[in-house]
Amino acid sequence: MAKVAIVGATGRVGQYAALTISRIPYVREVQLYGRPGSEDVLDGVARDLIDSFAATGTDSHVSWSCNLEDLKGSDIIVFTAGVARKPQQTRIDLAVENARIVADFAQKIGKIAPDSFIMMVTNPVDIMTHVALRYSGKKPNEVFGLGTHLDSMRLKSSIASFFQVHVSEVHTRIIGEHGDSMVPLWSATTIGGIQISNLPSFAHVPIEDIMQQVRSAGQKIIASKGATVWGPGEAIATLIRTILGNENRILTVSAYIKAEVHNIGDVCIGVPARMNRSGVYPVPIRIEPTEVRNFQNSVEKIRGVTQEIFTILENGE
Ligand SMILES: NC(=O)c1ccc[n+]([C@@H]2O[C@H](COP(=O)([O-])OP(=O)(O)OC[C@H]3O[C@@H](n4cnc5c(N)ncnc54)[C@H](O)[C@@H]3O)[C@@H](O)[C@H]2O)c1
Ligand SMILES: O=C(O)C[C@H](O)C(=O)O
Repeated sequence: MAKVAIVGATGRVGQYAALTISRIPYVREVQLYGRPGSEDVLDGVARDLIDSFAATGTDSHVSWSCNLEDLKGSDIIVFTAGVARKPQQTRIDLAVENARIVADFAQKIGKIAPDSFIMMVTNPVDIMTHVALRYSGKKPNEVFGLGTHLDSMRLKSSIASFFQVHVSEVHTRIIGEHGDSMVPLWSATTIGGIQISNLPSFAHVPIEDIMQQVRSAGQKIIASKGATVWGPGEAIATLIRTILGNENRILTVSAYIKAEVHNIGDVCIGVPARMNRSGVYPVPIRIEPTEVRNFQNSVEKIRGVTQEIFTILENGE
């Protein structure tokens, strides 16, 4: 039975993640961490959460703290702290401000909870995953981010709706940046086990429209209701359940790759990874030439910004 801590637990994603995580059978304790000064809110979040347990039969223990030392003994630390984008901003616009927050916490978490996994949610998530990896001193298989798993979920729903099939019949993946340069893998998309391009109706799929919807999904939701919450909250729980349940599922997360995709690497970015109790392991893959080119572009974009951010952090600018 595991302890899962949430850093940023007073925020919108952090609060909903607390609910979804509390329902995972392998979770013994959900710990809500907030900055000093947020005690009242944390206490309220904990009480509200516990109120839901009688209805769902959940028996996780809920604790809260403003003392980072209390994260000691966590199996997974979910990081949702930082600024969120406004409708006109890109996720990359948040990089400098959030990198400072992530670097500071990661350094401390590396010492306080040396055996925990870090799951990054804060945007731009690929870059923040790399910042957490570097500043925590953890191993690459111990730090991962909610990258294109959420985009893959969105694409899956759109395909299921177009073909009027249950979502469980659709397998698909988006790799690359959790952002504009994301790359859909049509070569890895199946419906009812059939490769999608082998279905005659594939010719009528409005691929560009669908991808435009997926790319802009977060921004549209933020413009209308202020934040994306339930999609990310459920995705977070899926990834945590996969690790704690030692499920060996292959999910698309932001992880450090050396050369697993056509020898492209040295970056944290969305890739298919096997996930189990020992961590996150990117799966070596071969994809279509156009997909390789698009992935390479995405990697170069993320690697470039990551390097700029490391320089800013190192120079203390
Ligand atoms: N990867 C994804 O798919 C995904 C999905 C949704 C949201 N996000 C990202 O998650 C983050 C949180 O989103 P939200 O909507 O919950 O935002 P929010 O504003 O509701 O919550 C932010 C949280 O961060 C804390 N925080 C802010 N600045 C801090 C600091 N300097 N030190 C410590 N804590 C600090 C706040 O107290 C709060 O708990 C954003 O960066 C957002 O872009 C990522
Ligand atoms: O779009 C955002 O800024 C939030 C998140 O990354 C999302 O995709 O829902």
